[in-house]
Amino acid sequence: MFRRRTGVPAGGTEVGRAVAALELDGVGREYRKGVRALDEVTLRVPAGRLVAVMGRSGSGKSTLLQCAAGLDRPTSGTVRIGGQDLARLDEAGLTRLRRDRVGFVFQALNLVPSLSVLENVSLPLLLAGGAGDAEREERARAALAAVGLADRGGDAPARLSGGQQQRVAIARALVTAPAVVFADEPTAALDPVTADTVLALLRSAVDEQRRTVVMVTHDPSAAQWADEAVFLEQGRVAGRLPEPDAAHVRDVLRELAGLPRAAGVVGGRS
Ligand SMILES: Nc1ncnc2c1ncn2[C@@H]1O[C@H](COP(=O)(O)OP(=O)(O)OP(=O)(O)O)[C@@H](O)[C@H]1O
Repeated sequence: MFRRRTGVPAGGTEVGRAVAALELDGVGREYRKGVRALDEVTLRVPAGRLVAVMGRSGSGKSTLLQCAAGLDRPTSGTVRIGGQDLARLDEAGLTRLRRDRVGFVFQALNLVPSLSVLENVSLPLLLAGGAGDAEREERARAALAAVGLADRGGDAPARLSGGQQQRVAIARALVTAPAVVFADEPTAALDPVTADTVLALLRSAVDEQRRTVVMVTHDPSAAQWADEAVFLEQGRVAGRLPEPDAAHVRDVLRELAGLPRAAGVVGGRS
């Protein structure tokens, strides 16, 4: 059972001029002339929110994540993280931004096998520089404790289960206190119970540390942990569902597949 969302209600921080954690404005990505993986995507994610990005295979979810995280450059439109326009950064600046202000949790775990669990978690702090050995270790230990793995710091990642490794990946993504954490199918390889523990960790990072998480998922149960589900279809935002529940999410996905329209989808465009 998923824990009740306690994040800011939809639109709750939209007032005034508060800088959004993530802002996409008319973002397009054309891989080949005339073939748009993303088409005029506009999305504003205030701090302290968990957003699920959903849609059929090929609808543009990964492309959106790559462009939003500064891993790929859009061919049109603007992406801002914490108010910083990514297009104004050169490659070195983008690398710094990804290192210092963005966290990643990917399905392919990307833990470094030759490093211990604790070393994996402290790696982003080492790369960022600035923190001494003792501070790095203290912060990495705190991040590991927050995901319930305080006693596994000395292990090699391979000695942990898939779910435990994903929790290490979450600790590593959060250790630098990033503006936005991008998660690409973070629970795809996990059983439902383990998936829930991983999603609960992302949820508590949002609720308790006011982190912002943008998560791509195919799974309606995973989307239940989000404050909002954003649906893509052919590279466009085809609908948005605040406080998504699994049954309603399934309805919207069916509708996008050409089956009868579900009620309650707001902000859609055809
Ligand atoms: N490097 C690339 N070169 C050319 N076309 C690409 C490239 N990457 C993605 N595409 C195309 O862009 C569109 C969107 O792809 P994307 O991977 O973003 O979809 P997705 O929603 O993440 O799909 P899935 O759920 O299957 O991972 C697809 O039509 C895909 O074929």
